[in-house]
Amino acid sequence: MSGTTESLEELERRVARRREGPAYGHDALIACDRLVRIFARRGGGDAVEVQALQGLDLLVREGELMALVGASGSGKSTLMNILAGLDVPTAGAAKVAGRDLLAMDAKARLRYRREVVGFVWQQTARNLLPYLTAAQNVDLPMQLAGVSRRKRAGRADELLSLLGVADCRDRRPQAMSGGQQQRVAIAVALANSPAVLLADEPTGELDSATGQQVFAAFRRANEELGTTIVIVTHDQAVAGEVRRTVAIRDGRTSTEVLRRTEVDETGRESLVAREYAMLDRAGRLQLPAEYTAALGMADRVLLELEEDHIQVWPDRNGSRGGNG
Ligand SMILES: Nc1ncnc2c1ncn2[C@@H]1O[C@H](COP(=O)(O)OP(=O)(O)OP(=O)(O)O)[C@@H](O)[C@H]1O
Repeated sequence: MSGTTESLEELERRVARRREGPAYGHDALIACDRLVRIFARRGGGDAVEVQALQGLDLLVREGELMALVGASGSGKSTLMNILAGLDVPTAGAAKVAGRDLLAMDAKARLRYRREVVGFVWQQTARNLLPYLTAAQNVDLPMQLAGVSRRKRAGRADELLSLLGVADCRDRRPQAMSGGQQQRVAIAVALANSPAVLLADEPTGELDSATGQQVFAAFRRANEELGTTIVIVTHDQAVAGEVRRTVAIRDGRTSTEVLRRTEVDETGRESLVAREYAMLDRAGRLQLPAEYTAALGMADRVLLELEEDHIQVWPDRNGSRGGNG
């Protein structure tokens, strides 16, 4: 048997093993697989394509509280709108709590928005109806979902007290502070016990102390109700307090910071943060620009496989030269 035949057989076996194995993100609550969103924008008579998402991969496990960060225009809001069921991707796959976001019809989409996801937007005025009190605002989504009056009243009170805004129960938004409005907005978003709570810059219009209180309310919802929460934020204080922060760059997930509590030999606890690069399923890795610049890496690099790591070297013989 020739070497070529052997390697073809091995290749076929590998493909078969992959086909039989679990699908990508099978155990994740949110699974985005090579997500693409292209907008057609008209500029001076010509249609220009904007690739807001360019093959984005993201997995979020049930019960996570995580943050998404990234420069303006990197695609964060586009991703959130897709996860919220308000926009449809151009290509790729996206599943949330078992729902396929590319295959839902209008009716399924409406139910998805009412029952599977809750959202909190940056603009406090966008989250609450101004002519309803806090309790009535929380009541409304449950009413639309057909929950009985008795259950609704209990749930609204329970959520408002959990989030520390029980005193706002009978107040309309204009009689509440910005921070109180956002906490009531979280209660509204949680009313129908969604699997996922999405928040796009929820502390963006607040001062830092008030922002902290609102973030504490998200944490409470995550810890007490087990709700999975994804927060888009520019707020360093928020991004630094979650266990996982994923950065989006040019429509793709680029790096990820994981934080965990470590206990030293004296028993003292400290939060340790480590930054990881994302490795996509094709094996592509994006090296941080400051690393490649520091070693003068460009065009190509030399790889060496070691027992437990891979070494990446500047191309010593390359035209841009230097030994790095
Ligand atoms: N409806 C749309 N039509 C055309 N282009 C759009 C549309 N929505 C977003 N874009 C473009 O897609 C890209 C990503 O935008 P997006 O709003 O997702 O970024 P972002 O990371 O949320 O930015 P910011 O932090 O400023 O909110 C940008 O280039 C934006 O101009």
